Amino acid sequence: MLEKGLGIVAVKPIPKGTLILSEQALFKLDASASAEEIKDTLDSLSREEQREFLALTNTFRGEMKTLAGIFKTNALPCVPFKSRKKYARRCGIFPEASRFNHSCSPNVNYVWYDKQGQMRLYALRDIASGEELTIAYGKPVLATREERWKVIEADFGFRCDCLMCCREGRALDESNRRRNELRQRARANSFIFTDPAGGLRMLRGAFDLLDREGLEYYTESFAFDAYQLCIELEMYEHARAYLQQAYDAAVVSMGEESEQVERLRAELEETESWSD
Ligand SMILES: C[S@@+](CC[C@H](N)C(=O)[O-])C[C@H]1O[C@@H](n2cnc3c(N)ncnc32)[C@H](O)[C@@H]1O
Repeated sequence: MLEKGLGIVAVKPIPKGTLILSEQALFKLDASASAEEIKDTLDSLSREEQREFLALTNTFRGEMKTLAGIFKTNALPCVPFKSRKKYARRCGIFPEASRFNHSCSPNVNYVWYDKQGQMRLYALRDIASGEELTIAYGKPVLATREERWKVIEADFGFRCDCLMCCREGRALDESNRRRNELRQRARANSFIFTDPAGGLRMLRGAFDLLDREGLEYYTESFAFDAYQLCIELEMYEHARAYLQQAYDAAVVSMGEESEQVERLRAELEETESWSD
């Protein structure tokens, strides 16, 4: 892990859905905060908190002032799920969560709990002892390795060296093909009014592709799309099953108390009144 600097490694097996970390931000600012704004904020913190911030890594050394470089390297979005307008660019610095490295097949998801003022991290799948714990900066990009490298370099200033990006030859070609397919299938819901049956067909094989690419992060949204397409097709029994799948995936990736799980739970309760 030397090239990536420090990182977090599991010291025991972690079952899928485990809450790994729950942490308050040292501070939160808009993603475009200037070095001066960061300095003013740091001045209002305790010595210990300042030390924690200054101990974090800086990928933009030489390109930016130190404080701005540390902020840009480590800031995580503190935006409630699906309410992206309010505080759309608000970011936080976290002594521990900011130490997680990026992967294009992350085994951990981070979710901002607004009411509690906490960043919570959940295991997306069973994780073995000794495995590195990784998140996706932004969200995993459904694209080939070359395309991902461009996006990650532009947005985060480094060349991704995750296990998925280290694939070569046939393994890389197959991964690129699966991700291209997933990118297309992620558009299935746009066919809801023109060709819902076609949209649903696109999603049927998608869950296997997600598993094979280590992209459990998307299970909830793909299953929710399938649910909506089934409703359009008046396939209510299937709709309910896909909604249950979306709910189960959201519990794993975002936790029981998350706003998204509450939304899906309310929707599931509503399906109970459907007459078959
Ligand atoms: C938020 S920090 C993560 C913790 C950091 N490794 C440390 O030592 O504190 C982000 C930085 O870690 C490195 N990094 C994270 N994920 C990486 C990856 N998949 N490939 C290469 N470098 C990575 C990059 O330098 C990136 O700017």
